[in-house]
Amino acid sequence: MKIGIVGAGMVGSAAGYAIALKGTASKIVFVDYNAALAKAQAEDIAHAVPFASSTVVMAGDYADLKGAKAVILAAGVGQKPGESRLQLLARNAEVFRQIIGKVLDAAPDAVLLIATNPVDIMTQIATELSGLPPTRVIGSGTILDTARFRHLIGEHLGVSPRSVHAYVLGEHGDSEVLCWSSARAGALSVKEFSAQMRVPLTEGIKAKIDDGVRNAAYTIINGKGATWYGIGAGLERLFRAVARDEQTVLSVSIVTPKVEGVSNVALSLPRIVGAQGVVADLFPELDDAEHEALGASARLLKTTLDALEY
Ligand SMILES: NC(=O)C1=CN([C@@H]2O[C@H](COP(=O)(O)OP(=O)(O)OC[C@H]3O[C@@H](n4cnc5c(N)ncnc54)[C@H](O)[C@@H]3O)[C@@H](O)[C@H]2O)C=CC1
Ligand SMILES: CC(=O)C(=O)O
Repeated sequence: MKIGIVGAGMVGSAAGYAIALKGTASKIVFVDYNAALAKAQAEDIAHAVPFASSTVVMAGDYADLKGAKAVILAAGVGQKPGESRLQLLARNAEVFRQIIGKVLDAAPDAVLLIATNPVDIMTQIATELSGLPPTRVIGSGTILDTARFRHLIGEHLGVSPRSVHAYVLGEHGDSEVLCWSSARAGALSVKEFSAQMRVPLTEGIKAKIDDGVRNAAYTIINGKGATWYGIGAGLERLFRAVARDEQTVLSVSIVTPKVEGVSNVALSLPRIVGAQGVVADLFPELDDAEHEALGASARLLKTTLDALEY
């Protein structure tokens, strides 16, 4: 199964590397307006393939996306130290105006997987520009924040992050909502797990984990200029759910008819993902503060999009 990746920078190449190592696609095609970069990334990743899989990795033009099952959109600018994701909006909206039509001309049946920030609003813009059903235009949303949340809970409780079932919802950004009320480790609530394992989970520790998740991107960008491994693996996970028609629950962003009283807004909820894209939305049980925070996140995203002329 073929995948296209438009934007062969750090995020696009990390996604391609993860897909090639796991052999999730039979072919990866990188497209970038910096054609030399796309070619170099394809060649470098192709040299990893003999150690891991049989994926064919190449660089090409938009026409080479023909037949792709999915196309990852990772083109555009990223945050500089101190910059928020929302501050990228006008520049990256212009990039999507340039590329969405070309992607669809070549691969009209592809599921679009959006990574470019601010990812929720870029997902909404991609949905509008493409005219595709919202279920086929999926933002990586809080897939990465959910992984960060599970990592930090698992690290604190001394359990594998894969045994932690917890979600971050809303914006992939400063207003995101960490859902503590439904967080579980194994089959236990994290509160019960911490009591049985005698590992305190105080409000102070929860606040520290919240800070670690919410501000991870800022910390990493200060240290190395950008983030790419986490989202690269997240995009592979999302593509795998599509490629294998898995019906897997992932926290991803699509334009959603109604969330906490806000209409037609793209943000993350747990959603079932399969070959055609998002199959169903799941509205988790939230406590009052989480409902309020999700509503505030939805309103922020909607207001920001409404203020953009594109
Ligand atoms: N969704 C998520 O969780 C995450 C999203 N990101 C976002 O992903 C995006 C990409 O980040 P990086 O890969 O670090 O940036 P980068 O600068 O390394 O790569 C971006 C690539 O896009 C290409 N590009 C720009 N305009 C283009 C156009 N009109 N047509 C074709 N190619 C074009 C550039 O040539 C460049 O190679 C940023 O918006 C960043 O904020 C980054 C990390 C996590
Ligand atoms: C940059 C970004 O969106 C992240 O690492 O969360």
